[in-house]
Amino acid sequence: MDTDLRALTGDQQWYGPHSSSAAEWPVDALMLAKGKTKISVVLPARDEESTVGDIVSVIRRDLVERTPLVDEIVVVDSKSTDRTAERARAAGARVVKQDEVLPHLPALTGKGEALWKGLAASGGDLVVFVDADLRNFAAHYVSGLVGPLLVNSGTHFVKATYERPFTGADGVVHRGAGGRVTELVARPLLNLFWPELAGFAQPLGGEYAGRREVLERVPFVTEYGVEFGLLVDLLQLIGLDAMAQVDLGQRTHTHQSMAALGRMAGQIMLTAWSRLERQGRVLASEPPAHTLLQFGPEGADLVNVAVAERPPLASLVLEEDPA
Ligand SMILES: O=c1ccn([C@@H]2O[C@H](COP(=O)(O)OP(=O)(O)O)[C@@H](O)[C@H]2O)c(=O)[nH]1
Ligand SMILES: O=C(O)[C@@H](COP(=O)(O)O)O[C@H]1O[C@H](CO)[C@@H](O)[C@H](O)[C@H]1O
Repeated sequence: MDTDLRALTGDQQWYGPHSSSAAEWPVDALMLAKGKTKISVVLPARDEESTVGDIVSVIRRDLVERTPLVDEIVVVDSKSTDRTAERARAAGARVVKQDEVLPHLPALTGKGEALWKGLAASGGDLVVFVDADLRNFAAHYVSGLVGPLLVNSGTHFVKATYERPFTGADGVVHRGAGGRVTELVARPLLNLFWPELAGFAQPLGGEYAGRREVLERVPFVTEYGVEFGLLVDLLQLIGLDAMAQVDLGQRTHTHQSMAALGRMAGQIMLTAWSRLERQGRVLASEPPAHTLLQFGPEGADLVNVAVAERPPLASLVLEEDPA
């Protein structure tokens, strides 16, 4: 089942996560391995009315009704201003509002907050995270990610890889040109400072799955630092051998502007810096700034790229129900 990267790169001294493809994890076989394991799919969604319904419908049709691999579909409504919640609910998801999960805690923001709240609001032994802006989602995204977790007891976290085209405003598709922050920021940072993670071909991809007992033992960086932070923290907690990647084919999604990706890059750099400090690998004479001066057609704009962090869910002493 597993293909080590070393086999793919000849005699080059290389190692990486156990790698396979979605086709190696057929749903019918997974049903035999599922047993009593409960599986939750969590979708963080901010203003995704145009895509969230189709994604939820495919999961429900193929992986709940046709073959009951998935036990719950949770959409985290991340302060949407459109009909995301309505569309998700109509398609069969349980919708939770980000700030209504663990409401006694001060609300934080961004994708990482949405994911942490989704983990808290869901109940599956395995949790699959899927972005809600995907335009080519198919059921094998979920079955491919849970396959290694259901079959290999030593695998605790599975990251998707895929070919990521970029679709320009003119509708022209540029193969392999997606993942701009991945290529310009995340991949260099990982190769420089965490080369054990260099084998993850799409470190920032939004589709991944893990065992709840593991996901509840790592912090979640807020905003767009969450994927980078999870990889680095999981490497430290469980080691590379417990991490895998599965090729899902191709991934197309809604692209953000370069200005938005600049802010994302700042958040990821601050996440990397925090981990270098936490791991005792840098000593800062002064902390990095959290602001970014961006220049656009309308002039200069000073933006905040600070990230915060939710603690491991398992560290919360949840208030007893008053009842
Ligand atoms: O504050 C946020 C920001 C993003 N998202 C969701 O996280 C996923 C990935 O975000 P986005 O598409 O903005 O990132 P990109 O894929 O462009 O890097 C999408 O489902 C978003 O709706 C969210 O739930 N809350
Ligand atoms: O990989 C990337 O560079 C960014 C942007 O992708 P595109 O250049 O718009 O294809 O997309 C990802 O990054 C975010 C931060 O980790 C994730 O939250 C998104 O799910 C992922 O799409």
